[in-house]
Parts: sequence; C-alpha cells; structure tokens
Amino acid sequence: MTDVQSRDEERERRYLAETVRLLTIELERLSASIDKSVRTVDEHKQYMWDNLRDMDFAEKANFRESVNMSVVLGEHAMMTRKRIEKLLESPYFARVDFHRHGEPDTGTHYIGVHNLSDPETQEIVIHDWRAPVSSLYYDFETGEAHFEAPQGAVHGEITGKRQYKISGGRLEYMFDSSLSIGDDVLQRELSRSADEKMRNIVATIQREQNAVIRNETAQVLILQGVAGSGKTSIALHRVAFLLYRFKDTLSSDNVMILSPNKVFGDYIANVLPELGEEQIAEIDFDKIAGRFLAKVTGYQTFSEQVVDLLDRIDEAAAERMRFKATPEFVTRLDEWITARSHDGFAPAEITQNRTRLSAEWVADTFAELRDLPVFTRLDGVAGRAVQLLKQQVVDRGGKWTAADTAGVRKQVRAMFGDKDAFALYRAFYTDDPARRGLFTPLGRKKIEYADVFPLIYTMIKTARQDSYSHIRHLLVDEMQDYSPIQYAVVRELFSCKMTILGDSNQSVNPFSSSSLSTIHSIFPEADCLELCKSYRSTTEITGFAQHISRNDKLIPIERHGPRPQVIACANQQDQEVQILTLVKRHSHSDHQSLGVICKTVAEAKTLHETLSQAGVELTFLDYDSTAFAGGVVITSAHIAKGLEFDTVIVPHVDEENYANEMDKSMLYIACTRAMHELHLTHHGPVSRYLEFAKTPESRTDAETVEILDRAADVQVG
Ligand SMILES: Nc1ncnc2c1ncn2[C@@H]1O[C@H](COP(=O)(O)OP(=O)(O)OP(=O)(O)O)[C@@H](O)[C@H]1O
Repeated sequence: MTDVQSRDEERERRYLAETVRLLTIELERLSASIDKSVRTVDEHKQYMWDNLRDMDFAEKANFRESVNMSVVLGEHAMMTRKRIEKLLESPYFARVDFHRHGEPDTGTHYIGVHNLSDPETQEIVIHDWRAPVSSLYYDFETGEAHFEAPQGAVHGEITGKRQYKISGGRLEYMFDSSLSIGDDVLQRELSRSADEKMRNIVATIQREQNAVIRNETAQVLILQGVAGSGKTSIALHRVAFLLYRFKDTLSSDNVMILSPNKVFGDYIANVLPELGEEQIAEIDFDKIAGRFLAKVTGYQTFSEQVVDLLDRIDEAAAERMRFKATPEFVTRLDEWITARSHDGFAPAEITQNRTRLSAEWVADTFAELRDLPVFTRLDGVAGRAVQLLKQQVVDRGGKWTAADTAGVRKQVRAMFGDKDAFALYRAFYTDDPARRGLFTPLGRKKIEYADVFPLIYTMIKTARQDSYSHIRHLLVDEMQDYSPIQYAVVRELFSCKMTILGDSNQSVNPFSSSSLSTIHSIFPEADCLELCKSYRSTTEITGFAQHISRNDKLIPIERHGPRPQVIACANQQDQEVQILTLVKRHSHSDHQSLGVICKTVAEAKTLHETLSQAGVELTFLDYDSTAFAGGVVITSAHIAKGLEFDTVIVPHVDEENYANEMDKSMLYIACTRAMHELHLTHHGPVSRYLEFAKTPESRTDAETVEILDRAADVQVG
C-alpha cells in the first residue's frame, strides 16, 4: 500500500468512526425520547385513573388526545431508532465525489440506507440511497454527470466513486470504481450463499434497474425481465423509492402487492423492513375470487387447474381456456353485458298494497339511472317506487310493511330476464350458438377456473362493488400468469398507479398466459421496460436453461460454477440413492439452501416421505403452505416460482414426466431457481427437452459456446 493509499484509508476510518459516534449519540437521544414517551403515557393514565370522577368530558378528551400524541411520538421514535440501529451496523455503502459546475469545492457524498445529519452543523453525513444526489452513484461513471434536485437539474463532474463493505460498524473493504457499480462488489454479492429470505440490493443496483426504480411518471409501468434479472427485487425497491419520494401523499398502507402465493409473500417480506419501510399488504387472485364467489358458487382454484393440467391435458378444457384468455373475449363479454343490460329489461306496471305505478314511469326511471350497472339500476328503480307507493299508502291512512317493500323489489327484479350475474354470465354462452359448450361447470356447484374471473367481471359490471379505493399503487408480480379478463377485473377494482412485472418465458399455464404485448394492449397508456441481464445463476446454469427455453434477449452475467449435471439412474431406487447423495454432499458444502423441485406437488410429497424416512431434515411446501423456509426444501416448480436456492435438484426428468409445453415451462422454472449448482436426475429415457445434455461433449456445441461468449462480452455493472 502506498503512502497516499494508507493516508486515504486512515481518513476513511476516521470518517467512519465519526459517523458511528454521531449515530451512537442519536441512538441514545432516541432511546431517551422513547423512555420519556412511555413515562408520559404511564403518568397520564395514572392521573386519569386517580382523577376520573372529577374530570369533565372536555378534560377527559384532552387527556386522551395527549396520551395518543405521546404514543404516536413514541412509535415514530421507535421506527427511527430501528433505522439508526441498522445504520450503526453498516452506515453507508458508497461515496460519490461531485464537483458542481460553478462551485469552488468538490462535495463528498456518502450513501447509505437512510439519511443522517449532524445535529450541530446540520450537515448531511449520510444521504439516503433514494435522495436525488444518490442517483449519481447509480447512473454515472466518473466524468460529466447530473441529477434532478427539487429546484432543477444540477450539473457537474464526478471526480471519484468508492464502494464500501462495512459490517458491525467495521470497514471490511473498499474499492474505487470508475464504472457504474464495480464488478468486484457485485460479484461478491452474487457469489454469496442464499439467505433464508430475499434481501435488499441497494449497494449494487444497476443502471437499467435504477431507471425502473426511479420512474416517477408512469401511470402503469410494465416490466418484462428474464429469469433472475431482479424484477421482484427492483419492484420492492421501487416501492421504497416511491414511499420516500412521495412521503407526504403515499404511505405503506396505500400500496399493495398482488402476489402469486403466500410462500412468495413470506419470501419477500423482509425487503421493505430492511429498507426502513413498513410491510405492504398482500393480496392474491384466490383471495379476490373468495371475496366475490364465496356465496355464489364453488370454483376451481388456479393451483387446482395447474394440478389437473399437469396430470392430463384435456383438449376441450384447453380450448375453453384459450377462448377465455384473449383481449377479444373481454371485449365480446363487455359488449354483450351492455347490450343485455339494455335489451333484457321489460318495464311493467307495479302494483302493491292497492297502489300502482305505470310501466311508463318504470321505463322513464330505468332510463334516468342509465349510468349505473344493471342490478344496481333495478334496485334504484325499486327504491324510488317504494318511496312513492309508501307515501300514497301512508297518505290514505294505510300501513306499509316490509313485505310490501319486498313485493315491489320482486316485481322490479322480475322485469329483467336474468336473475343475477351468474345467470347472465351463463346466458352469454347459451345466447350464441358459436359459444355453446364453452361454459362447462365441473359439477352442480363448481365452475372451472377459466370461468372464475369472467364471472367476477360480470358481477362487477352488473352491480356496484366495493373497490380498493385506498390503494394508490399496486404491484402485480408474475404478470404472464394472468389472463386479460383478470387484468380487466384488476382495472375495475384498482383505479391507481401500477407496476406490473413478469417473464413470458415462465408462464405456468400455456393456454391462458399473457404476453407483454397482450398486457400492453390492455394498458395502452403503460410505459414498458425490459431487463435482459440475468444475475441469479452462474453462466453455466443460465446457458443450460437457455437450451430448454431459449430467449435471445437474455444476457447472462459472467460468474462461473460447476456445470449442471444430468444424472442417468439405473432404476427408481438408484435415483433415490443419487438424490440422497446429492443432499448429503450439499450438507457438507458451504451452501446453505437446497431446493428439490419436482414437477408436481404429488411427486414432491412422495419424495418428501422417502427422504424423511432416510433421515433428511427438509421442509415440504405445498399449496397450503404460508411461510418460506431455509435449509432443504422440497416443493413443486409452480410453488418455487420467484424463489431461489444455492443448489437445486430436479428429480424425474424423464421423457414420460416432461413431455409437453407445460412440462417444459415447469422444467425451465425449476432450473432457473438455482444460483450456484444444478443437478437433474432420471431413470428411463431423458426428457426431450434435455436431449442437448445427453453427452458431455454435446455441451460444447455452437449454441453453448455462443451463450458463454455473450456472457464473457458483458461487463458486470
Ligand atoms: N443489482 C443487483 N445486485 C445484486 N444482486 C442482484 C441484483 N439484481 C438482481 N440480483 C439478485 O438476483 C437474484 C434474482 O432477483 P429476483 O428474484 O428479484 O429476480 P426475478 O427477475 O424476479 O427472478 P425470477 O423471475 O426468475 O423469479 C436475487 O438473488 C437478487 O438479489
């Protein structure tokens, strides 16, 4: 180390020590303030208790108010204390030296997860990663640069960029980097072992990812990203950014995520709290279906549909799914509901309790309420009729009963051909010979999943429903798995800004998935962005997965590891032995998490029993699971969507098990969950989708070489 370097490092250590000193003072101040809040609440409560009898109403209200105020102040201080504790662990991760044009000195800006100011000088010691000046770190190399401050664009020159790894308040290492975010730090981050849950990536956000995070203008932002491109991480960082940027108008209560399942929800649950924000509410399509259909009909869930399809593809059912999975279907259903709402109404005279209203009155009133959905409109006509007739009865000295009200409602309802939204939806199919046979319930009281959202859409379009009006930003993950009619429902229920993300290569149900262009046609106002660099897996694993489902846009990161292994086994017993050996090897390795990812839940269940009996400690995740677990996990590809593991084993990759497009999708999803190692086992002929891996030599074919070359060409950062 040169003299200059050691002086520089000494300066950095002093700055760190000073920052830690300020943080410690701030922590003590906050702890004292929390103690004071607790004491104040206690004293107020005691005083109230002692003097309750002598206090009048206003005094009591005043006291309650001040108790509430102390509680709020205390909660705020606790939240801030958590942030300071986090900063004490690792105060900052980067520094940018920026010389503003027209100013004599260069400013040194340290960037961390939160802000910190010196209470004496008011100078900013650490800038929050979301602050305007911090975008310099993510968006520019050394040289000319600019950022958007509240008072306008600030131009200047970046004269230096540095990255730090600080743990437990101690500087572990630091790098100077002229490039956007240095290779070394990113490589270290990506090579680490998978934690139990998803982590924040603030220190190594890449420029194209930053553009997604900091997009403030899009009403709807659609993000298509290859497997492992950081879509989910980026979407959560985007929420944290928006909460910071619009803190006066947006809070975590106003943001919701529409996630694929509860395990995934639990897997991502730490990211926002790590970034100092509160957890956001979660919803999934099953919950929406339950809310609407619980009292209407039984229905097949998405997971039940997937299980059935993986078992056997029924061509007629697939045809019904395809029919209901296009934007044209939404248009046709919409037009039909509008026409039916108009044509299906036959005004008639209302008579009740020796009073009457003419058919003309009914027709006029129905026409007046034309802006309402049809069943709400009918209720409106009935309500007005009840008011008028009741008045007449009372005026002549008679009595109007609840039975009279019900009688009027019944008569008005009978003027419309369809009893309810369900009957109307059924009529959509019987009304047109071309559609007959496309509505086929699974039983007397159970509809197919393909009908669930068309029916809900019909319900929304025919009667006023409560919407999620408090939600101001909605995140939709795994966008490719939702059909246009589901988006139409989302649009009706959430009239807010949205970030919609997914990967068309990872669809679960090929008969009803949506491509980026389909989703864009539903949200024509949307900004579409793409992430093509894949960060999760080693180049070898990404190259392997590319053979299963090729995406020419994908750019693998250059990070190497062992080649994926396809292990041919002599028989089923041998396959179990091979899997056990792999699991044991994993337990002696540096890796922490292992995912055994089967095609179906049933397959995973059977293998779970076998491995448990052999003494392996592992967690089985099925559709009822609500929490993600670390260590060894066994599950299906569908449930593993969005998750990742250091090592992945994909059992039973034989031709019989992985033989159609849907199986191929599952295989691709399973393989792309692996960060560092991937093993596949089979007995009998290997699946057609793994033919390329049959002989070790074939792996160096032209395609693989090209994939590896592309990775070598790409600089990390
Ligand atoms: N800029 C980055 N710095 C460090 N790690 C990153 C970065 N971008 C992505 N990663 C890592 O890549 C992995 C994949 O991220 P994430 O799960 O968000 O991707 P995804 O696109 O949602 O994946 P998939 O669609 O395959 O489920 C995670 O381990 C994440 O931490």
